Amino acid sequence: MSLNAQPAASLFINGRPVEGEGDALSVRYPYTGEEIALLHEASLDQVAQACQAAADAQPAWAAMSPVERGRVLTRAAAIIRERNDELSRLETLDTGKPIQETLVADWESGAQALEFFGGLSASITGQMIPLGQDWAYTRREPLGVCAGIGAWNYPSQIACWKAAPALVMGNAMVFKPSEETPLGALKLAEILIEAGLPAGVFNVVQGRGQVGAALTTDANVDKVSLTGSVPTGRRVYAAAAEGMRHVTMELGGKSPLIVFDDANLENAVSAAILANFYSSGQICSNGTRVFLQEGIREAFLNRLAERVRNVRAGDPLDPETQHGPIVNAAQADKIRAAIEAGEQAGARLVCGGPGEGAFVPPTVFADATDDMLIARDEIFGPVMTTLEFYDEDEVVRRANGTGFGLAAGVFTQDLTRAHRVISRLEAGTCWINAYNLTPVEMPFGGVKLSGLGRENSAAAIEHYSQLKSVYVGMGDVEAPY
Ligand SMILES: NC(=O)c1ccc[n+]([C@@H]2O[C@H](COP(=O)([O-])OP(=O)(O)OC[C@H]3O[C@@H](n4cnc5c(N)ncnc54)[C@H](O)[C@@H]3O)[C@@H](O)[C@H]2O)c1
Repeated sequence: MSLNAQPAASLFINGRPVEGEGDALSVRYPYTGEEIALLHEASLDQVAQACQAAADAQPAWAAMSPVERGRVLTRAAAIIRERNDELSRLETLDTGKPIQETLVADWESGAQALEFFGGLSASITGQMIPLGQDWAYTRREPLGVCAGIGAWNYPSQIACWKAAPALVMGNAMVFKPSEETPLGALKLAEILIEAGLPAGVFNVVQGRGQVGAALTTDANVDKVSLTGSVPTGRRVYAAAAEGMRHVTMELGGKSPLIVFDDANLENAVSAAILANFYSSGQICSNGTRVFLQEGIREAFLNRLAERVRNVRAGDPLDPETQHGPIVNAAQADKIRAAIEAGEQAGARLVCGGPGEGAFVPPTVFADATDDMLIARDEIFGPVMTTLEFYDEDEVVRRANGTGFGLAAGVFTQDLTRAHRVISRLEAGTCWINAYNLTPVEMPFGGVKLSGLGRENSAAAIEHYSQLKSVYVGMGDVEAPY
């Protein structure tokens, strides 16, 4: 079967495909390393053109009624669902993630965001504030042009999660996917046009960090929403600050998953698997520090090792495959270096290891301590670090002992303990007796170094709009002289 995934052109500006005038960008299928498309980055002029197209198109889009804007998004969601098979295959080629994942978790999650915000559109209102004779009201207005910058692990989902709330509020967007996974965003641009979005409202530019940097500081850009690592987040936030631009930062994590002695063992093991090995571990909210209370520790590790042994790794396009390759060789090397550091520091390898080529198997460490690299750094691969604990105060303190604050999970049958512990954890997105579920209805995002702003749910609306207050005088104006 041909793996050719060459798009009509590398960029999408003002409603049509445009070839990039910058450096070449080779797109490879992570499983075989084969080139599936050859794109070109946007030149800096083309970044400016895309932002200008967005600025020109935005006022008319914002002037449409909310229900009309919502309808475009809802139609786009329906088109995505009709083409889910074809889009999911492309997502698998772009990312290397197993087709059994991309069929249910990537474009489908994007469609849900478009559906959710499309439906919400017409019910977003301001406030009326009585002031006696006078009164005031508020209007929720668009920011203008929003820049979206994506990571490579969920490229199409990220594009939809950013585009849906931005567009529904009457903003225009210029989106730059990760240079590793540039294909899905181009499909989204085509689908939005087909669904009735006016030309110029959603544009795609391609490129590496310097294209992202040019986008962040373009004079037409009013907001930057980044999904990426903490170091990139620091740079983008600082660059955006110069123009007082709004930001949403969805950054990395090293999240704790705490399993108390009374937890349901099988469910806790299932959650730890979902929290570490789905998408070959390339998920920002992963619970990679699994704190096991001493009484459940041994049983948990035995059962986990037993279940992980059954994983089916292989060709991501095979529907039976559960574990795919790492996105590229550099990332696989980085993960292997972390595994080696874990072994050298004296942690016990329960299962897995460095693997070969593009594959790193699900890997579990035990007997780790908080100061080890495997317990401190985001590895962004299938590496779970388990740590033993004794009591609640201790585990809360240790779980919070990190600069990150994206997510956290607690497994216990004790209702009051579950809520008490969650309330003390420094994390933006938490789960009790579950992990890594991110429904569109629930706000998603981090605290501390993991970022600011929220995606999904009505909360995202606040991050893609600004409030105008209007005081209405109903009587005579009294001046002192
Ligand atoms: N919190 C979340 O929602 C979430 C989701 C997915 C991934 N992530 C995080 O993303 C990281 C992995 O993704 P990655 O390796 O693609 O991240 P990255 O930080 O290397 O790159 C992210 C994006 O930023 C761009 N970029 C790089 N330098 C830039 C600059 N100076 N100005 C503007 N843009 C720039 C890149 O081209 C890419 O599109 C992990 O840390 C992961 O935790 C977070």
